[in-house]
Amino acid sequence: MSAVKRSFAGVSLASLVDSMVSRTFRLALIQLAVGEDKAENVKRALSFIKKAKENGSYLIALPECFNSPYGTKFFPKYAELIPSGQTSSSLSQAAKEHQIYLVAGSIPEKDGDKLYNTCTVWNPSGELVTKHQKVHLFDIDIPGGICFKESETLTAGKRLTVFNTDICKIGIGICYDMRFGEMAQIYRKEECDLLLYPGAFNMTTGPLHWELLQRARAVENQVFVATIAPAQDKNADYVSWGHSQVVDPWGKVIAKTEFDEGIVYADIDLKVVDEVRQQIPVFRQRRTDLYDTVLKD
Ligand SMILES: NC(=O)CCC(=O)C(=O)O
Repeated sequence: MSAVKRSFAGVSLASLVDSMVSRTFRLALIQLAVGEDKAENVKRALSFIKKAKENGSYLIALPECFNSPYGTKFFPKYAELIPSGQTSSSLSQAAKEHQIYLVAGSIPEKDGDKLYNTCTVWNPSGELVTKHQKVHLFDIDIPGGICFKESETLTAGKRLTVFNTDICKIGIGICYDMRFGEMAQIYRKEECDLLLYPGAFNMTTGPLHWELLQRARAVENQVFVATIAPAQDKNADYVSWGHSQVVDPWGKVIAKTEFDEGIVYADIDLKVVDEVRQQIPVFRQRRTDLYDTVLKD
């Protein structure tokens, strides 16, 4: 079949549409050094947000548990109400002042008599767009490796979380959520272009699984995937694997760091999403007469 090309005054229709609807933006991932001083953690996050904005970022993301050390004994002490707590009000103000979308990693959230591991999302007006309460709690036991039970103090969320910016649709998961491919498939079905996973893998599972899972979710669902981790602190009870990074829909790592604090930038071009979906059309080739992945109420 021959391609139909139209042009106006020598400019192709495709490039006209491209220039009218911006499909590119800069994403910044803040790999933050998190300690036991909550106010200091938030202050550092705010100063990195300012820097990321100065460097042209449109969407800025923080790591899992950015205002508290990651550990079940810390969650009750650091937990706050959302959006009336102090951390929420600082995030709202930062999003408004810098005119950015802010995916604020996660904080321990107090909601009624329960605690959640919760990601808040803020728009350039400083409004809370949505929040994601981690739906898969990190409960694992690897003898000689790591034993961790988030369920000792946390409750699992009950909803998947998708939101729109002016440019793209984004699905949110927190860390262990990334292991559950069905969740990412639902996000693809909801027409997300980008999945964001604030996360803190560890020194046992991180080296083998962190990048592998991220690239798998990207290739399976033909989306950009970004993970945002706390910087590594070898003296902490829980040692983060770090390695915040961005993967494109081909499965290529387009930006990454290792263990230290800093900002990872990626210039996202959503044309890549359209291209790969057109060239390898697996989504419409699924045999939904044989199997399916469905969202339940
Ligand atoms: N914070 C987490 O959910 C950690 C998940 C993790 O390390 C894993 O291996 O999965």
